[in-house]
Amino acid sequence: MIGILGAGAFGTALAVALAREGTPVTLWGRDPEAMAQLATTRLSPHLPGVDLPCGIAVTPDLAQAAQHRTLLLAVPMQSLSDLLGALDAPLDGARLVACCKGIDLATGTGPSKVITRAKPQALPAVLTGPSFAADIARGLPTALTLACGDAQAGHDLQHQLSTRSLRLYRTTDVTGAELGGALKNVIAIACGACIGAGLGDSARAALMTRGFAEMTRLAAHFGARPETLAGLSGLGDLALTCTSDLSRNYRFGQALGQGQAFDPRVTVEGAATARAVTRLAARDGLSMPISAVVAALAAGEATVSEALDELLSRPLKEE
Ligand SMILES: NC(=O)c1ccc[n+]([C@@H]2O[C@H](COP(=O)([O-])OP(=O)(O)OC[C@H]3O[C@@H](n4cnc5c(N)ncnc54)[C@H](O)[C@@H]3O)[C@@H](O)[C@H]2O)c1
Ligand SMILES: O=P(O)(O)OC[C@H](O)CO
Repeated sequence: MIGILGAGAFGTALAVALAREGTPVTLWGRDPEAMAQLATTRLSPHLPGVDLPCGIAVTPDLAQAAQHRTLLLAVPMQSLSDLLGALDAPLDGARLVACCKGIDLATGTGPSKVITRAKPQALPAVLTGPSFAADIARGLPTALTLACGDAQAGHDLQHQLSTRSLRLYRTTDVTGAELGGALKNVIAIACGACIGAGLGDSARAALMTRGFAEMTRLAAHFGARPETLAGLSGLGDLALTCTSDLSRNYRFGQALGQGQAFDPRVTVEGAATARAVTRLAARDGLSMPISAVVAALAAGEATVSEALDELLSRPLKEE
């Protein structure tokens, strides 16, 4: 059995995919009223038109959901630390699979280090890669990366969490997998702003390519393997998120480019991650110009026109 902590779009979609193939799941959400409604209607507001299979037990009781040995943590990155803090049990030996994409602003680290700090006796892993919750819930084919520093546990998790339509590839490069997933959101905001402001597809291709160079540079600095960045969790997710209107990061960027407001309740991981990246880059002397302008744009400290000037006025250099 698997416990999924976080009943938003992604946690619910993963629960649907696993339960549909016969894996029993306990799905926890923090809002008792919403969980009661979900248990009754078997319909989630996050996944219109998708019925929850009967193999999903819905609960607002965190301790009950956390009894399982494998727990998927499907809350936004900046909430991960709070969620772990709310878990009373030490979770010795439990496999804690972070499903969030980002860098924790408070510590400047990715989800696996946040997990290790909060629950040192648990085994951290990361599930990431190109996937929209709506696609997973509909059973459309999806390929993801399962990263775990312990090769045997990673192998076990890969088999436990794969389904016929959800195909997991495994790696032991946790740093590479989580940085790929975190940084692609930042570049997606830049691409959304580019398209929103009418700067064109050529400019977007340039942002994706130079963005990928930034992603690879930062990841290599932290010891990631280049091939991880070139895989599903990096290039794969970058391609999806920078080109699809289904992406919230991309749509947030589009709104910035069009000078329109964006619903602050929508999860947009790239905004906080851009700030975290900019701090890390300043601390370690790394050049991350696209991330820097995205951080300024998202914070309302620069206009798209100023961001464009900033990028285009940089000295000419070798590729
Ligand atoms: N939606 C997708 O298509 C998708 C795909 C892949 C990865 N992800 C990643 O999954 C993570 C979650 O995204 P989502 O789409 O499910 O977001 P969401 O906004 O749909 O849901 C987030 C859920 O987390 C809950 N939550 C927030 N703070 C919490 C806290 N402190 N304690 C407990 N619960 C808390 C919210 O109540 C909500 O139910 C993100 O990091 C996102 O990048 C999402
Ligand atoms: O909607 P987004 O921008 O959070 O993207 C969702 C997934 O991360 C895409 O892989």
